[in-house]
Amino acid sequence: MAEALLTAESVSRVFTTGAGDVRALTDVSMEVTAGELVVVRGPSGSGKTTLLNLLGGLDRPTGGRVLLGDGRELSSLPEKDVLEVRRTRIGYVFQSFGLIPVLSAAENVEVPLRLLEVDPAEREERVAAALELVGLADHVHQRPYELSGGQQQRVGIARALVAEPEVLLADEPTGQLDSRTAATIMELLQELTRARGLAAVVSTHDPVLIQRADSVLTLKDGHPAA
Ligand SMILES: Nc1ncnc2c1ncn2[C@@H]1O[C@H](COP(=O)(O)OP(=O)(O)OP(=O)(O)O)[C@@H](O)[C@H]1O
Repeated sequence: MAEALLTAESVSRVFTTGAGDVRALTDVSMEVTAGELVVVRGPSGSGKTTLLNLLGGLDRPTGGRVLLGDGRELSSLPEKDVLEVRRTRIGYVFQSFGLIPVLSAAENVEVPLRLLEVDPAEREERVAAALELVGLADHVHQRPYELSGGQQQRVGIARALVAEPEVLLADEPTGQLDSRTAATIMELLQELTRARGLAAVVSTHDPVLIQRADSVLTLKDGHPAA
């Protein structure tokens, strides 16, 4: 059987607030292997973002654990190691694209490589390849406001993949797109997952997009549901 690149074992997340405890996620288990696209679905407030944040090392569970492909427990690594994992092994795609408005498409995609201190010649090559991969070779110099929503999300995907992560996490990546553009972005995510052997976890509300999934995790009130 294929090895999981990311595993959640019975993870729970309770937020403590002034108004009392919020059980955002309770006992959720899942895994994702290379080349597999897992869709997490569920209504608003069901815990999708909370789960993706735990899988991506952006937050820590209050119960259970998150394991990396090499067996390390992401959820209990020291913060500096989590940062290293986030920069090198995981690519993130956001609903609102998360692009820096004053930078061109190419400069946005370059940001993760600058953080990794990749030398300029190699950065240029890898940025061009990543933009080509998402079909934006002709738009490298445009700023986000000069691009359509679908093109902006393609830049977001190129940025997520430029450091060649093994895991791709996308939280409602099509949430701000019309249905036709959403379908093409989801198709692109599926193609890239297969072609590059990524372990991908994508959250969505949209039942149409679920057709692209290799497996589906449904959440309801923070619990796994049928
Ligand atoms: N930092 C926080 N503090 C307190 N409660 C939180 C926090 N983050 C999330 N929650 C609560 O946890 C529950 C799950 O939220 P989450 O954002 O994971 O849902 P979601 O399925 O991603 O929703 P949406 O589809 O609207 O983005 C909600 O009840 C939310 O209000």
